[in-house]
Amino acid sequence: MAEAILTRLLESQLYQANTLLVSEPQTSRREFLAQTYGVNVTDSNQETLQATEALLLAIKPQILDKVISQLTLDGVENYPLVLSILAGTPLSRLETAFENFPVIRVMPNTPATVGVGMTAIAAGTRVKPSHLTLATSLFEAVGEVVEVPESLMDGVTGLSGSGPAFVALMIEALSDGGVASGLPRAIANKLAIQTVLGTATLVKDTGLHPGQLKDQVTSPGGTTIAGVAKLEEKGFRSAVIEAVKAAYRRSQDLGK
Ligand SMILES: NC(=O)C1=CN([C@@H]2O[C@H](COP(=O)(O)OP(=O)(O)OC[C@H]3O[C@@H](n4cnc5c(N)ncnc54)[C@H](OP(=O)(O)O)[C@@H]3O)[C@@H](O)[C@H]2O)C=CC1
Ligand SMILES: O=C(O)[C@@H]1CCC=N1
Repeated sequence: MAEAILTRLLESQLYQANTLLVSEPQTSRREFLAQTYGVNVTDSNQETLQATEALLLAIKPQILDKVISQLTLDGVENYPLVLSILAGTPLSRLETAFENFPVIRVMPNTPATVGVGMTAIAAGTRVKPSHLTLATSLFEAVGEVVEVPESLMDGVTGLSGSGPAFVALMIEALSDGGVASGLPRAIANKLAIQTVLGTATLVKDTGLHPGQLKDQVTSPGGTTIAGVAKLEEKGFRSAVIEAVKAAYRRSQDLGK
């Protein structure tokens, strides 16, 4: 996820590569990042505390305690904005760990890689308007940004954070259905991708309720209603709702 954000920040020219420092434990990955993007690299998380503007925390939530225990906050003079993309991890825990640092909890998603991400941000108690402006401009470089109260962040994680995986399954299943109906795989993939992309664009650009769009596609006694009836029989909508709720609950659990 951090690499996706990094590539877009560079492409959008929001930051020059030589002004960025990436902390990465693996030598081969460090070399790759330095050679590919021209960024500065280090194997010391401690060095990142010297950031002048912002510090993006993009480790797994499960190793947060270990990483924090290895940091020494004594002697830090400048307090850059900490942007945490860790699923589930509450602001209170981050603010305790990063004493005196302003902290914003962020939930981006992988479409950020191609500039069409959806990011939600929730401000901590030490955050000033200038920090929010910075976080917004940073994540607007990778897509759209919405500010929410922290209480909504686990729900955001279940929907837009994890959602790309659910939509990818939908695309794969659509393609499989096409292949089962006799289409060559390459054509089925192309049709499935463009149908999902086109439908999302149509809903977004027209402001149509998704149900209204569904009604427009379903001719009486036609093909679409036959498919919709099968989706209902198989519990499609219920399965998607339960998937988002399961991801939401998992995000809550990660925060405990
Ligand atoms: N994937 C997604 O769609 C999203 C992920 N997130 C959040 O982003 C975070 C990262 O997830 P994701 O990118 O999927 O996972 P990755 O495993 O790809 O990224 C974790 C990164 O942390 C590095 N790392 C491991 N140990 C340390 C350490 N001790 N110090 C510094 N860096 C370390 C890893 O390096 P190495 O590879 O060398 O081990 C790797 O680059 C998670 O908190 C997740 O909740 C948020 C939104 C969406
Ligand atoms: O699966 C995860 O835990 C991360 C958070 C949101 C998307 N991926």
